[in-house]
Amino acid sequence: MKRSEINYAIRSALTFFERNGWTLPPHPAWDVTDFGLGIFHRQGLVLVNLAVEPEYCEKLMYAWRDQTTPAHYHKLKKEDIICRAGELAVTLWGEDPGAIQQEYISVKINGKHQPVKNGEPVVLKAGERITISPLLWHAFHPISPECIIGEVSTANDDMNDNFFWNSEIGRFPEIEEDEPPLVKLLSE
Ligand SMILES: O=C[C@@H](O)[C@@H](O)[C@H](O)CO
Repeated sequence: MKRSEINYAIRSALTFFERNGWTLPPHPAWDVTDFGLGIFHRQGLVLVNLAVEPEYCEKLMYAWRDQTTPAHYHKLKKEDIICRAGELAVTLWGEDPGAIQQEYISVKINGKHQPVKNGEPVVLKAGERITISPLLWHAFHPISPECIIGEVSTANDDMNDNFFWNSEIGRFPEIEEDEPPLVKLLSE
């Protein structure tokens, strides 16, 4: 992806974070990705790693309407995905998204187990959260113009613990330098 797209996404995230009262720590750890697909507005995500410890991790994320984080699962990480501002559609699959077998799966939403239609989006409003256990396939995209998404999890390992359904995906972007960087990303 182009450096100008990364800079624009970071500026947009900063403005929306500020408008919603989210103050970033000094020297934020930015992670902006198009998942290696080169269609950032369709498939992409802006992340800030707020806390990264061997036992736990907290992230703050930002995306535009319909900008999707594609279907993936983690073998080790358990995470809560939290809608912090805007509205977020989260789709869950109990098994390979290309070979759905069961109609409903049981998922914890706002701390309570609920039946959820396998492969169909659940809409989270600001303040709501969904708990994603290891091996549960998930994808998400905002349905509001902009969205702040929180993540609180067990240990995070983006190099080795993201398994995407689309085998063409790479977790970190290739960057084309078409303007000076606003910040250094954590993948650099
Ligand atoms: O579901 C999203 C999260 O697990 C992110 O933290 C991850 O980096 C996406 O690849």
